[in-house]
Amino acid sequence: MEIRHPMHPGHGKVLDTEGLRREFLVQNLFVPGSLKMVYSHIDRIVICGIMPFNESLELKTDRGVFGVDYFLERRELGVINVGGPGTIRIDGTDYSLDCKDGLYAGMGSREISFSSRDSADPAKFYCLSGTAHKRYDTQAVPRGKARELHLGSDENCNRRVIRQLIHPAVLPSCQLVMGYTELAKGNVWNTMPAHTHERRMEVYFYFELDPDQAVFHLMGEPRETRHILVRNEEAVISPSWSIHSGVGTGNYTFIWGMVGENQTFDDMDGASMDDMA
Ligand SMILES: O=C[C@H](O)[C@@H](O)CC(=O)C(=O)O
Ligand SMILES: [Zn+2]
Repeated sequence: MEIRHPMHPGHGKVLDTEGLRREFLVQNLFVPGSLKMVYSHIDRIVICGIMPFNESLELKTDRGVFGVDYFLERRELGVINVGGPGTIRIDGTDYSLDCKDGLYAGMGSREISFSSRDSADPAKFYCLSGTAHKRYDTQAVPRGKARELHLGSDENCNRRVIRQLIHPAVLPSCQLVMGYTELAKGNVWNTMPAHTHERRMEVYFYFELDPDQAVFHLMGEPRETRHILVRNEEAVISPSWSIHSGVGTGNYTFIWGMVGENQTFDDMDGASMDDMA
């Protein structure tokens, strides 16, 4: 498991390309037959990429790091499948997830394993986990159950649909709010006008991006913007002081997920063009 540390915004200003990528970019999440885990000390979020191949993969804890007997002893988990059809077995119950279906697993779930239905088209489970204080019911969140928001316009190249899968309007969770944003064909901008939210951190995971294309993900304090060039199936960690926005050289989809003080999706601190530099 890889561990990432928080950063003061003053330090963020002086990093070069390599430094920004080392601290904030998460690559190689999906390796056939592997479970990859990145533990960020920003709000203790865990980012996980699970790509089962011929055998199922179990989500285990690392006792030396987390100090508990099983991974969800004091945590909750959100999953969105970005690959072929797959199954998640939680304490003996199977949940089937097609591409872009989700699942919420509550605190106290003990045995969690992931498998692909067909190794010729393996599942890719993208997961976020935050700390939890209470058990809420484990449930599948098929794509159709998500709450939809329509934002942007073709004129501004940012017409997109936000699908909230783990959100208080859909199901209860302790901290985690998670879903994905699909850009309409020919649209390339996400989350512009940009925002921060002092009270929550956020992680973006880009997918459905052609391998020949890239997203210039924008980060930094609103008056100190930087970019990270992101390829398909890579994630960027966003501290609460950082904007998180991007423009692609082609169409893409991205999973966003937040943890922090509250679950009020709309209470962003907007950064207008006049606020940015
Ligand atoms: O705080 C909310 C998050 O940044 C995203 O949900 C925004 C987003 O998906 C978008 O504007 O496309
Ligand atoms: Zn945000």
